[in-house]
Amino acid sequence: MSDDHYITSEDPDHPANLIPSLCAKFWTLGWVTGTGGGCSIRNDDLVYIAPSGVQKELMKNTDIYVLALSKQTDLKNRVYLRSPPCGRPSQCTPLFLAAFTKRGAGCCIHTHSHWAVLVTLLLEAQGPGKDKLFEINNIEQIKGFGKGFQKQGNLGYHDTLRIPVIENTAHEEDLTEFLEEAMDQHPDTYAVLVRRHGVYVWGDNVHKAKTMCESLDYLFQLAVEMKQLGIPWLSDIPVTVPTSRR
Ligand SMILES: CSCCC(=O)C(=O)COP(=O)(O)O
Ligand SMILES: [Zn+2]
Repeated sequence: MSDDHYITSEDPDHPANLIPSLCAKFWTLGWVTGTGGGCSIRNDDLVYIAPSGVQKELMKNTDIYVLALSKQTDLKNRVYLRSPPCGRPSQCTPLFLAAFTKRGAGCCIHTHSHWAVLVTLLLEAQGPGKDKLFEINNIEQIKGFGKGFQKQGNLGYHDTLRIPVIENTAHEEDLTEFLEEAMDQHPDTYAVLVRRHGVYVWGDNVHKAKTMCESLDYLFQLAVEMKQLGIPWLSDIPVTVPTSRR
């Protein structure tokens, strides 16, 4: 029996349709250019994954891999329920799986956004000890982030958003242990920056992962432009709530 039923649906929100349509949008933002970056969606115990090294904006549902997720799923124990006739699954697969298994995420997005890369370079230029964490506060868009793993609600205007940074490795898969380490050290983070490479962002569902990825990219761009203007990312504006005028 053909395994195409895993990826065949008229529903545009079916993961096998959504991954190609999202990646086509992400390509217009420069997030998945030149085959880099991508996106994976989990639906219960099924994980939908793009192929490796393909133009992500041109993918079709028939290109999508489907992986069965279980407690045993790791690098060596992956059971593919559907594989396209040629190629191999994304090199980002173990990193996507880390977001699904360690954080129960429903979607993980990996971008090669210029703004993400530039932020890691600006942090690197600050020297050792100051290069492992991106921190920003007192910017409205911070409200676009959840408070953290298994916590209700979003960050507030005066909260500080912190995104850990890991060093790049020769092979994408080799990033996995460092991504997992960053998740352990920063249990509430929804994203990890990869120096000179990009960013991984996850969320409970596609909507949350996509909007947090958009908010982050906005903040990364803003941060780069603030730096150019000599404005610090962290400010100590006092927490005063103006009384409403009636
Ligand atoms: C020019 S892309 C290099 C590989 C990479 O960083 C990436 O995100 C894409 O991996 P994939 O295997 O999904 O093509
Ligand atoms: Zn990458």
